Amino acid sequence: MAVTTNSVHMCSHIMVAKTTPKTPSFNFYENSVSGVACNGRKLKRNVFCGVQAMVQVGLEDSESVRKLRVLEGNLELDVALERELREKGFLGLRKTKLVCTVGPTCSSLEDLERLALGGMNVARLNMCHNTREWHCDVIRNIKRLNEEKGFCVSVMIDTEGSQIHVVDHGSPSSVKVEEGSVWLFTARKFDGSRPLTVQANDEGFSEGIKVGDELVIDGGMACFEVIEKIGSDLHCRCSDSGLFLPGAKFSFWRDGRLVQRNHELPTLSEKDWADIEFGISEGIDFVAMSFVNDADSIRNLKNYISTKSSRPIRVLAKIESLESLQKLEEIVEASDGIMVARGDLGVEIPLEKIPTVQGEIVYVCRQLNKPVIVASQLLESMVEYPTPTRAEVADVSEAVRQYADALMLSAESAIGLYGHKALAVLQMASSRMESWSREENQQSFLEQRQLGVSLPDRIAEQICNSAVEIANNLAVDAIFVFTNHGHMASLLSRNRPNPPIFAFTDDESTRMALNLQWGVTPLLVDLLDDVEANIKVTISLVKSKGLVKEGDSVLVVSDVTTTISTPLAFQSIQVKTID
Ligand SMILES: Nc1ncnc2c1ncn2[C@@H]1O[C@H](COP(=O)(O)OP(=O)(O)OP(=O)(O)O)[C@@H](O)[C@H]1O
Ligand SMILES: CC(=O)C(=O)O
Ligand SMILES: [K+]
Ligand SMILES: [Mg+2]
Repeated sequence: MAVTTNSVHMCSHIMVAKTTPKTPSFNFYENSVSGVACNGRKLKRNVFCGVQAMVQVGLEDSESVRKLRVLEGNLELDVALERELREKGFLGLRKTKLVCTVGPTCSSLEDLERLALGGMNVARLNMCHNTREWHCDVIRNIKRLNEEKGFCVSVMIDTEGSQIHVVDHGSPSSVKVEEGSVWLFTARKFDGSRPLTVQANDEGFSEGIKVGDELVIDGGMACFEVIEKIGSDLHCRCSDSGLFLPGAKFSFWRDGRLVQRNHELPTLSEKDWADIEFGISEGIDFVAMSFVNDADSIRNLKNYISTKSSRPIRVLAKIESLESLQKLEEIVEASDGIMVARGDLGVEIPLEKIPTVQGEIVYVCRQLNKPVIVASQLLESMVEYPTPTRAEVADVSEAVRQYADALMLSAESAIGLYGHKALAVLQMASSRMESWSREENQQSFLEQRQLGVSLPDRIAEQICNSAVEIANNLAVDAIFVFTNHGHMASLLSRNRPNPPIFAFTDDESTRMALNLQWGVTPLLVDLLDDVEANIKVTISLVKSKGLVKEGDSVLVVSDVTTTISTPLAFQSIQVKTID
């Protein structure tokens, strides 16, 4: 262990050096602790204190010095965010990300721009609906807004997937089901609507189903008892009256448990593969995979994408079946993120379990460092009305309090008339809950739930955990992170720090992927191999935009690895006061 002091900067360093098997030279783990007492208070102006943890593999050469060049003012910052930053300041920046499903009522360039200005971070296209041409136009409109108007909105396609549901015959939007009425459920095709008859989309829909089983529509819209089975046809008596909506989903229950069936439907149908192909060619950022039941399907898709697309596309697993819940950890581990698809999940698990299951999924995602979206019916009443119910606002706030990375609008934005208002409600409710949580954390600082050291890259994980603790204690204005693939940025986000995280990357797909991570503002810049130069350049760029001013302090974390000729991996933390 070596201890050095640096009188100019008034900071002390603790260094741990060890040799690596790769090279005869040193591996440094350097830690320095500030001598400045500023716990919980703002840093004093002109004080520089540094904590560095650095891993050095190999020898330094002049390459990084040669590459050091002056950058022009090419900082790409989302215009909506820039506006929010000017209005609310660093601490007021919303941390929870917002996903909007794009549908007929918000697909024009003007509507999309309005959503982007309203804080949409990711646009979701549900491939269940509409034509590929329609989706193509939407994607191109979003790319146009990004390129021409300076937004940073990522694109997600959501696969149709295969699930047993009622075939929609274009009949009225809902059909009433009276208690005691007897209905035929069949896979046989018929034209138009027939009274008391329901067509299922798959022949295997009644496989393994017995007389006496309960048939539940859409998680409780109506309930039936199976009274007769002839071939694959089921005769069912309505035991709890209700409604059939178009495309209703059904589930079978026996002795209070879901009857799980290994029907032959693949997770990705031929149409899904074609949609993914289309998405790759249009340069999408995320694929959300519907009805994932195991980690293999995620790994297959990721492998496929890596052979087909030169640009990484993140694969999100939608948790919407009992089976996916039973294999939650392996699915989370295999995926690049998760969507809690509460709509379909509510068909397979009792509704009263949804809040706790949601909490568990969010928790597991955070432990395993994967972004998580809470989706479906957040503000359902706003499909029709310009104001949400109080209960909906409470639901949104609970998801924010659980520290989900993102919230999602479905029909509210896709077919509702008040999509932009619904987005504003998410924006306001999440900002409010975030600041409340921050105050709550401040008061119970020491009791804060600690994240375990559990990830494979323990050095980076430790550095980020410490960095966030320092950032919160020093009440710095912002955290800057230099990152090639977003790893350190996501590890910082995982700690849900008080200050916003500005992630500087030179990789466009990393930038778009980070759009889904709590508290991260991703920025595209040319990164240099020289950490000090990156700090200097980005601070001056951000300063030139008037976003930081003299006396502000930023904590800087870096995981930028230098070129192969100089295999130098720096993972460092520094705190800088703007002068
Ligand atoms: N591109 C679109 N074109 C037409 N209608 C759409 C489109 N996208 C969504 N909708 C409408 O909005 C409603 C809600 O959309 P969403 O895609 O979230 O459905 P969902 O049933 O929650 O998702 P999933 O099918 O993945 O389970 C849909 O029922 C559909 O009526
Ligand atoms: C979003 C989605 O797929 C669901 O809630 O079912
Ligand atoms: K879908
Ligand atoms: Mg679904």
